[in-house]
Amino acid sequence: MATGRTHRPATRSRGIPEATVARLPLYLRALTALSERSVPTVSSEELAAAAGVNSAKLRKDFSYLGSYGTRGVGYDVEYLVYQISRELGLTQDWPVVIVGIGNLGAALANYGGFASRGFRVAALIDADPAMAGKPVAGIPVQHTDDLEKIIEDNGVSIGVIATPAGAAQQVCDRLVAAGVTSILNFAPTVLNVPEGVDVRKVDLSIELQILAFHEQRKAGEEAASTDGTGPVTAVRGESGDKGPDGDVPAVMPA
Ligand SMILES: NC(=O)c1ccc[n+]([C@@H]2O[C@H](COP(=O)([O-])OP(=O)(O)OC[C@H]3O[C@@H](n4cnc5c(N)ncnc54)[C@H](O)[C@@H]3O)[C@@H](O)[C@H]2O)c1
Repeated sequence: MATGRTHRPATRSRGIPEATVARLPLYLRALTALSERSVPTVSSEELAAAAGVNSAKLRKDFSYLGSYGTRGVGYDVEYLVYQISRELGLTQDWPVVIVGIGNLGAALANYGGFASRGFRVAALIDADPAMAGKPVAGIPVQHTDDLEKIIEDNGVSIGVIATPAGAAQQVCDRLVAAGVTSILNFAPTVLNVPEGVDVRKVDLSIELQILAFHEQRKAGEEAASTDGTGPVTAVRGESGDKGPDGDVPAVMPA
């Protein structure tokens, strides 16, 4: 469900479709796990299963990277980790700011997974003067008055918004005016951004609503099968084909 706007074309500059880009982190996660177990090569079927993606789609995705694997051997795990990391821009350090250091912002600041993937939390910003100077995850919270200077001083291009919905657009406008060109929005609202700014939206409650829909359908099918009024049809699992755009993660284009 697209709930905001992104101004990127469906195909990126080097001819890699957005749906492929959205699957690259899934491959990378699976490959990193293999690399940690010192597995040297992997077949497309094994990797597809580990990433929860259809193997034909995986081979097509890797062809955009110029990676075709070796017949009978598969793909070189380390080289693919490097290739995908490079394609995603993860071979460089990305300073990130988090705005809104409440329950969610603090949890995000404390999450170690960003740093290990090249996203360094450069600053934490909140509008509450009582929070200024207080450390969260070892980083002192700074006041929103200094937002523009913080962005400039840290060369930040990625901002995370974890404020209440009512404040999110104004925070977004200030981030963009200060030079931020990519925003990860957790606030339940649609953000309007100018051309050239990417917004991704994460909404766990929408994911839960989709699961609730499937639960309701499963319960209906079970009732129909026990009273003999209808056939039992399979409910799509996590690794199933999710349509033309494919197996995309829970984060949505805004
Ligand atoms: N996307 C998801 O899955 C998901 C999950 C949980 C919460 N949320 C959303 O994340 C947001 C934060 O939730 P929370 O539970 O952490 O709320 P919270 O009330 O604990 O924290 C919000 C923080 O934002 C700060 N703030 C308010 N206005 C601000 C502004 N203009 N600039 C900077 N900081 C400002 C507040 O001082 C507070 O510290 C909410 O919009 C909530 O709906 C989203």
